Amino acid sequence: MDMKAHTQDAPQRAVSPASAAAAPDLGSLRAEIDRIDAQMHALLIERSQIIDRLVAVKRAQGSESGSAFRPAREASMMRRLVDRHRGILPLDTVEGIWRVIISTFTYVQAPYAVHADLASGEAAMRDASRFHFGFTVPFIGHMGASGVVAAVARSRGDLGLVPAFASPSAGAWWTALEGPHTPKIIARLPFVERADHPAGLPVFCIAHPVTDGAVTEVEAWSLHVSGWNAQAARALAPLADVIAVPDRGLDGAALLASIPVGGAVSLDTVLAALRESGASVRAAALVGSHASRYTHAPALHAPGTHAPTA
Ligand SMILES: C=C(O[C@@H]1C=C(C(=O)O)C=C[C@H]1O)C(=O)O
Repeated sequence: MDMKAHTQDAPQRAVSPASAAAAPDLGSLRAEIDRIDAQMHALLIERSQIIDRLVAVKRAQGSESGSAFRPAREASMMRRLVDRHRGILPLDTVEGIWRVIISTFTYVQAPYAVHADLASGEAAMRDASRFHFGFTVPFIGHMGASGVVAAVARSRGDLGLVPAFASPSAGAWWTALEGPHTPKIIARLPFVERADHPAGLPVFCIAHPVTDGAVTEVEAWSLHVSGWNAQAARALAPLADVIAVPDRGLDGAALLASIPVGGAVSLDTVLAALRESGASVRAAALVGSHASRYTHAPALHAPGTHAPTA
């Protein structure tokens, strides 16, 4: 290397002999990065050994069900991850890395596929599925939510993704979750919500009910309502997240109401509000539950970092 030319091109800066001696060169910084990468890889290998032991314990306890997905555990892991994140690596990246780690380790415990309803937009649904479940877990698209529910019902441990918003093409898909021996809503994704989430399509995750590790912070109720009207819709809006679609007969509606457990609003509050608005509820069935929605407020001072706590 021509040191003389290098010295001439370099910006003029006063460098004290002490700091020049302490400044690491690129080679040693890259050696640090290689050391950290090898450690991270070794830790992932160590993680897989723990998962092997966990599978053996679950087998011995008989606590394996169709799917190894444990929504309560995953929701709490994702919240803790987001809360402790620091530094210049964007939160989106950290969240995406851990979604792939967790969902792939779930897959190696018990293989499953993700069935997704593409009818309200393929790109966003594919992004959501790949972000939350990675590329190793097989992805199967369906044109309509009922195909997703049917595929999950037929499977041993597959997951289904259905839009968590009113979608004219989806219809009242949740009515297929009523009754025993049917799949149920077990999660709402993303686990960590924010306005600029890169794969933020709100989706319900459905599966055969998990026998352990279910989370019941928010209950999802399927309501069959007659006399559905604008006043009833307005009365419910401040009380609960509701998806409503017309149901058999012009004045009927099928509702999917998400009601936080132990909060100010109960199912009875919702039913009373419907009655007061001139609507009547013909049937109510619990069709699943999920973790409370958790919103991350982005820090204002730098992307991917958190405001320091006082
Ligand atoms: C490891 C488990 O199984 C699954 C995989 C997880 C993981 O890799 O961290 C977490 C929750 C489960 O969805 C578990 O049940 O704890």
